[in-house]
Amino acid sequence: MTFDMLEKQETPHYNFIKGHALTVIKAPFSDGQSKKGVEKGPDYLLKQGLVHDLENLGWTTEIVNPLAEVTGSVQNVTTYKNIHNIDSVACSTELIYKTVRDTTKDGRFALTLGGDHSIAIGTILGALKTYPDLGLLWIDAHADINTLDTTESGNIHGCPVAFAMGLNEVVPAPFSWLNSLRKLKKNRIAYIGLRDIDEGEKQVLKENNITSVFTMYHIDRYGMNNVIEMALKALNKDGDSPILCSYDVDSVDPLYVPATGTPVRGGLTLREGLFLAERLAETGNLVGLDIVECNPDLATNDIHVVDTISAGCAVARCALGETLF
Ligand SMILES: NC(=[NH2+])NCCC[C@H](N)C(=O)O
Ligand SMILES: [Mn+2]
Ligand SMILES: [Mn+2]
Repeated sequence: MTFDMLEKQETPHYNFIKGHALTVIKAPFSDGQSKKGVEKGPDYLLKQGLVHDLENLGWTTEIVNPLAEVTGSVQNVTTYKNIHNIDSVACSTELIYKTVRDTTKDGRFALTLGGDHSIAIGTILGALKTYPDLGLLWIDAHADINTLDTTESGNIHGCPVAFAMGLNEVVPAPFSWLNSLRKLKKNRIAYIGLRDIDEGEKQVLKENNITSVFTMYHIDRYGMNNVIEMALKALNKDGDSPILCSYDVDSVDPLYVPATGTPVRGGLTLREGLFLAERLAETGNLVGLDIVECNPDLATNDIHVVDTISAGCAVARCALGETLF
């Protein structure tokens, strides 16, 4: 290999974004699962200097917190089977939906910092409202496609994809805000990094003919680079539709990202996780990114906190145009 065989890494350009502007949407929310601390994610990521780093990459930034008024004030009274916190998840995801919708409608990049992964109900439907042909890239150890009838844990952070696709047979009243909205089509999602899929989820994936599911097996079999290309192709035959990436940090191996609520060993290396983000930036089609499930309270020591938070920040920087060279 000679030097002229290396492709030049261009500074990424964002085709759908006006004026290199982004909104950091804080989503300090933890009711989609049972472990406290994940609501601290946004402040930890910001304390690490994320905004400063993004401004150095040329972004004009603003920070909003759509949950500021409601955090802790919503009473959970609605019941459906084993599902936890229906009212507070419904209320917060509606607020996040509106913020992501308005941010993307303005031509700004939506960088949403969770919180647990239930917040993606809002980010997906918000981005989809602005971009009807949106493709969703779901980076995770988990498929998060349980319906309210298949979930064993009752935690809505395991259900956001089913909500966004309209797969729930019964939609509890607090979620009625999403009834009139366009849902994500079954062929507009690609998964990368999965290694812990519930039996019920396997059924849901099969029944709905969702086939762009790249597990750790596929990454080992074909290599990360090929898997990313296959996933992008699946979402984007002509390479010109907008992409939302919902990035659960538990996709990366707990060796690198230990402070997360549902760690699963045998995951992406940190470099694979960052390479994916770099490649997404290179497509020019990214319109939004969620970074979710950083939970500093689950670290057993300070190094675990730093490892986890700096991995989350690095994913965001790579997706937003940081190149090595
Ligand atoms: N966003 C996540 N970390 N999700 C983990 C989900 C785990 C399990 N499949 C459940 O539904 O409870
Ligand atoms: Mn996960
Ligand atoms: Mn997840």
